[in-house]
Amino acid sequence: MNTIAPQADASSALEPILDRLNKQLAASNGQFCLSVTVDFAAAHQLHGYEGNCARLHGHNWKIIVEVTGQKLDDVGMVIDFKAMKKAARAAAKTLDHQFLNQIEPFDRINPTAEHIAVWFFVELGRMLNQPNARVSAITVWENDYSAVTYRA
Ligand SMILES: Nc1nc2c(c(=O)[nH]1)N=C([C@H](O)[C@H](O)COP(=O)(O)OP(=O)(O)OP(=O)(O)O)CN2
Ligand SMILES: [Zn+2]
Repeated sequence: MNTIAPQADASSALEPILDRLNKQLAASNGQFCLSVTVDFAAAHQLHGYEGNCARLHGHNWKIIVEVTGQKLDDVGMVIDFKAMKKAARAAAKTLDHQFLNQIEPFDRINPTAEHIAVWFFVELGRMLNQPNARVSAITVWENDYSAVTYRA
């Protein structure tokens, strides 16, 4: 269950407000969904695809990472945005300015937006998942108009 803890230096006048908020949180059974965005530039080509995407071309991919949790820590966070950004940037760096078809596992599976989403989901799950916070969705924007979301 969520609880909002008072800061150590909080005035006692806050207590009834915190009490009311905590009752609302407990009743709602809601979840916090945090997101951070990273990007990378790379080249790819799609094998077996009939169309211009079969030819070598590039994108500026934008990756939105969502982490979901119910419980807050003593500071009032599910997980620090900084930790999410650090992990997402490290994963994106692996792909940045690469020819994706030469990078594992995209040397064996087409580097589609769908496969890239699953790749980030697995990589970031390894880095970020903890009992109270789990990577819940990855959205991959291939350009301003086309995106895919992989949701657990
Ligand atoms: N479901 C998917 N469809 C397509 C993917 C994909 O990863 N998943 N990828 C491509 C190509 O990578 C292509 O480069 C992007 O296609 P598109 O979004 O259509 O971009 P265009 O610039 O070619 O858009 P037009 O509006 O057709 O000019 C294709 N499909
Ligand atoms: Zn493409």
